[in-house]
Amino acid sequence: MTPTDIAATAAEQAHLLSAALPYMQRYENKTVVVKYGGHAMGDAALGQAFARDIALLKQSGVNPIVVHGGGPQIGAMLSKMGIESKFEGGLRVTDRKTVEIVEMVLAGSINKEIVALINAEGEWAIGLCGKDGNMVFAEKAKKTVTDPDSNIERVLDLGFVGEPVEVDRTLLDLLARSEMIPVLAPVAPGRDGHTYNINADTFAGAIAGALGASRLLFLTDVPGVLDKDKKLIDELTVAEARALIRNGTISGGMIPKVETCIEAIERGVEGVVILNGKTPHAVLLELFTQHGAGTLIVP
Ligand SMILES: Nc1ncnc2c1ncn2[C@@H]1O[C@H](COP(=O)(O)OP(=O)(O)O)[C@@H](O)[C@H]1O
Ligand SMILES: CC(=O)N[C@@H](CCC(=O)OP(=O)(O)O)C(=O)O
Repeated sequence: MTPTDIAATAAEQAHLLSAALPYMQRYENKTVVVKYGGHAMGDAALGQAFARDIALLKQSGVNPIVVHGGGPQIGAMLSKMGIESKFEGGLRVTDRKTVEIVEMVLAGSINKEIVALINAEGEWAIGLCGKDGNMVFAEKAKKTVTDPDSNIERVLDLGFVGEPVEVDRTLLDLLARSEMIPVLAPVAPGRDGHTYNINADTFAGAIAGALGASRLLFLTDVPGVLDKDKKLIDELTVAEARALIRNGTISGGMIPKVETCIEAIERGVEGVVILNGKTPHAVLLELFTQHGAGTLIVP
């Protein structure tokens, strides 16, 4: 690079920084929960871009908390072991053997992979699940689904699928005051002694709600909530979102995601966004530029 090139690059960087500064100040000392979905975990370059964003948030004085999923990765491990994946209402039917594999994949390999990626960016990530520091306790999920054609409601028995019922923020508060970035796997114990598999969206919502987060971002593999014609919906009210679930426009894994958005807003989280994690640096683009992406859910 010639001195002129270096000067031009520096000028460009300074310009970018000054544009981002007001946004950075907005989130200083604020908690931002980022849910990193299994489908958003793409190739190595995308993973590195995600880790860089999280590191940059911490360096900018934000308190980032990562909650990750890993549905496709659990599915791959189950199929290696000859176990078929079965979902009801977007949630994995989880028997005793499955919950063992879920814990192994989520709190084991995926959690440590994300921790290593963030650490490689010069930060201090720490991988935890609901069991660590008594952070989250779960109860067996009590889910019902309504058939859109007949309107008949049915109770689901999903086995060891849990819903977070208690969140103790002691450990997360301690980490917020430290150099550490928490990376959380959605597995938690029950007071009944069982281990529960919790949908990562639900887990992220419970954490964001308990901490009164400023932002809750869901990184997935679609641009946001899509309408019947597969067009992106920029903004969705809680009532509109409920109607889209009822009429079947929102289905599968998007159901727990949108339900979590609704609950998080009702618990006082200021902004909830569903966006495409396959866009490199989606987190920074959403938080530090005026080009908000994805679907913003509003009250
Ligand atoms: N209305 C909708 N808009 C967008 N995606 C939808 C919609 N209904 C169902 N989906 C499905 O939800 C998926 C996202 O949920 P999920 O697979 O659980 O993602 P993640 O692993 O990121 O949590 C999308 O890939 C899409 O197939
Ligand atoms: C109960 C339930 O469905 N748990 C999920 C947990 C992982 C998850 O939610 O991962 P994604 O965010 O990648 O979908 C599962 O077993 O797949």
